[in-house]
Amino acid sequence: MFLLEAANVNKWLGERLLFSLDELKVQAGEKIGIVGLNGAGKTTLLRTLAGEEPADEGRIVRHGSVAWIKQLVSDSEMPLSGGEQVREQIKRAFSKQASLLLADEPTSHLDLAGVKWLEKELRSTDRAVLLISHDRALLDAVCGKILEIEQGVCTLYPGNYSFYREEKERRRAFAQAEYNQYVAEKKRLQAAIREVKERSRRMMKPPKGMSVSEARMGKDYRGTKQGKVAGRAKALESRLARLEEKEKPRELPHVQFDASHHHPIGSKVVLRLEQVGKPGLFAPLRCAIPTGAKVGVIGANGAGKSTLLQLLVSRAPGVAWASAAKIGFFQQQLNVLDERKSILENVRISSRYDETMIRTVLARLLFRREEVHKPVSVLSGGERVKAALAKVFLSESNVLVLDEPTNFLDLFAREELERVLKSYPGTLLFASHDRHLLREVADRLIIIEDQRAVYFQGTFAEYERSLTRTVASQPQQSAESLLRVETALAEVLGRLGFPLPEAERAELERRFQELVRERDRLKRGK
Ligand SMILES: Nc1ncnc2c1ncn2[C@@H]1O[C@H](COP(=O)(O)OP(=O)(O)OP(=O)(O)O)[C@@H](O)[C@H]1O
Repeated sequence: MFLLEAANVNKWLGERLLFSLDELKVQAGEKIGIVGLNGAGKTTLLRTLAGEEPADEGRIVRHGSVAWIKQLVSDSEMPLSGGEQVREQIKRAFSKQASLLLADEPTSHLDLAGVKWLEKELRSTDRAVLLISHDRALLDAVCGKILEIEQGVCTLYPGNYSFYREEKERRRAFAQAEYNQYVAEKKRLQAAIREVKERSRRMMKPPKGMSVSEARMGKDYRGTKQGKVAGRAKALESRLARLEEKEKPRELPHVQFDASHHHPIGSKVVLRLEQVGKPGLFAPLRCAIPTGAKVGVIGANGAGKSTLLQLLVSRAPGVAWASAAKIGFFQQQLNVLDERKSILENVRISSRYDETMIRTVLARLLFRREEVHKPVSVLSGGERVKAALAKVFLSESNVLVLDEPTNFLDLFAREELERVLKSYPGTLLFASHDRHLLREVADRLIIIEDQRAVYFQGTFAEYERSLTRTVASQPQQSAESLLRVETALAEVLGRLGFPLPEAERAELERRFQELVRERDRLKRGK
């Protein structure tokens, strides 16, 4: 028996068909990933399947109970970090006696160890799982099927995420080839028709130098010949009319962030910390951060990353910013946004740019025309993040302080944000668990670990290398070190599964070999 059966389900948002699902049957123990761009309708689909929202058309039958891990907007009033709150939610969901587990981006806020733990739980549970995620490695490890929502259409792919990507690319290439062939054939027929018609027209003209009587005599002959040519033109025209029309495969709209509006700071050092710490979390830190630095703040869930950023932004004792520094702060709680106000109003309040400029920036984030008037309260998780980032980027800041900015963003939006932050001309401090972002953007790190905050003047890759070296030099390796290397190994492997530029692939393969050697050494206890 199926735990869930859905047939011909349609959901509308006013004029917009949010999604159309022909059929979905979920068997006991089955794990299905749900993917799509921010705002595609994934959460709404899950809520509709769970019976929390009505479908406009179609049939949904559920057998058995449902447990949820919902998208978390972290609560600053709680004494727990975002990641700790997510862990609590996951534990609660698993403790329920439910045959179907619905999880909506459960890895947001989690550190690597947390993601690994969740992956293990999801793989080993005998419950059926519907999992919305932008985490490719997790989808690959957990799901046997992928349900994609794209431009309102739900398509089920019978394989894991890698299968889905390959199959999708194959279908896209096929559709593109079909379309190219259609365009070429259409052009060929049109050119042939033009040529035949031209020939027919020329035929009726008597050749130059022919007398009127000669021309008259030849008219019958030419007329017959011209009739044949006209017939040929007609045949070509009817072939053109019968040519099966192929639609141009649609390019997916991608977001574009814009963080270039800012006033430079003259001084060499933008931020000095004189013994800034938090009792119970991390010991005082002393450092000077140069203007233009891109500082990644890393550490496990609950280590104190958000707390450190709060201390900096609130100019706590010991924190000295350059006088020209203007800080734009993006927080996990997204409390820069007023829920009741529209996206446009929210951005306009803190920006000195005019409405046209703001609308242009919002349109690049795919909030087009009337959409800018949507109240924040109806936005999807990823859309909220985009709106909050737009607000911060369009304020008059020259220092960005971002707390986990890639949470809830789809893969394309993540890559785009990465590109923009990399080329951001101002100073950037950002807390993140996103290793790709850290590798690409950070040129310095603040590492919070073992109740200490350490300023590391190197890139994330250099930090990772230093870690493996330290690990290798210790004779007695802890289980934690082994876990760290194994996690790094899994992550490298995951990335190697995707198409990569050659240089990056070579670097990853080198790193993979290095990590394998480390792991083996650790296992041997040498
Ligand atoms: N009352 C409403 N009025 C207008 N639009 C709405 C309303 N409620 C939801 N939406 C829109 O429906 C779309 C789908 O939202 P949903 O939360 O299902 O997206 P999602 O695919 O889960 O996105 P994300 O990946 O960002 O979490 C979004 O564009 C959202 O703004």
